[in-house]
Amino acid sequence: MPKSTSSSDAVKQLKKEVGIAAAKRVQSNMVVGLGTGSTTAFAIAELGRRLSAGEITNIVGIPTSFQATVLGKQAGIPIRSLDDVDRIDIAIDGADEVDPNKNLIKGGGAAHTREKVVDSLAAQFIVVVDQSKLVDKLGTTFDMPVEVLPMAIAPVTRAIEKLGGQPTLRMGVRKDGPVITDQGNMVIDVKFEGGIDNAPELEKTINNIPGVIENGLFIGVTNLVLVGELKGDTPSIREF
Ligand SMILES: O=C[C@H](O)[C@H](O)[C@H](O)COP(=O)(O)O
Repeated sequence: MPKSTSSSDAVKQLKKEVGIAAAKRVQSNMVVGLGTGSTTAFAIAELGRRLSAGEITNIVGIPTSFQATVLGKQAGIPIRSLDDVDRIDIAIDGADEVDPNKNLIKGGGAAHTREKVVDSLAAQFIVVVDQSKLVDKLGTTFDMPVEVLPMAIAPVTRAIEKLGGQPTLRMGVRKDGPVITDQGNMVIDVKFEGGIDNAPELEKTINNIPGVIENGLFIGVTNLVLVGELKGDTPSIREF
C-alpha cells in the first residue's frame, strides 16, 4: 500500500475515533448541534447507532448545513430547526485549525456561518479534530474563510486587501465557477502572511465590513477539544 494511502487511512481512523468519543458524551433528552465535515460525520453516525441501539432516547439534532441535515436524517436522528427549540445542550463540530486557547478557524466546507450560530448557542461546544489541526497560531496552515454577499465581492475583497490579507474567491470542485454556500453566498479565503496576529480583533473587524456575512474565526466559543492522535502506531484521544 502506498505511504500516502496508509497515512490518509490513519487520519480517517483518528477522525472516526474522536467523532465516536464525542457522540458518547450525548445523553438522552438532549438537543444536539450537528456540525459539518468529515470528522463530525462519524459523530452523527455514532449518535444514530446509539439511538437505534436504545443506548440513548429522545434526542433531536439541529443541523449546521445541508450535509448535516442529510447525514442526520440518514442516521435516524429527528431533525429540528432553531425555531423548534429553546436551547442546545451540546454541539459537536470539526475545525480546520485549533490554537492552544481553543480558538478556531472553521469553514473549510463553507459551513461556518450556520456553524457559528449553532455552536455559539450550545451549553457545551465540543470540537473534534485529528492532531494535524493543532497550531500555535491561527492562519498558519489554513486560510481564513469569509462568507460574502455575491454583489459585494469586489468591495469586500478590496477592504480585506487593505487589512493586509490576500483574498482568493473559492472555486467549486466538480462545478464550474465559485462555491455557493447553503445560504446562496460566496466564500473568500484569506491568507495572512505569518498567520493572524490578533484573531479576536480581526474577527470583529472583518465582520464589520459591509457585505460580509460571517468569517471563520471562532473566538471563545469552544468548551472542550477532543484530539485524535497517534501514540506510536496506537490511536488515542487527548482532551483540553
Ligand atoms: O465548513 C466546514 C466546517 O467548519 C468543518 O467543520 C471543518 O472544515 C472541518 O472539517 P473536517 O472535519 O472535514 O476536517
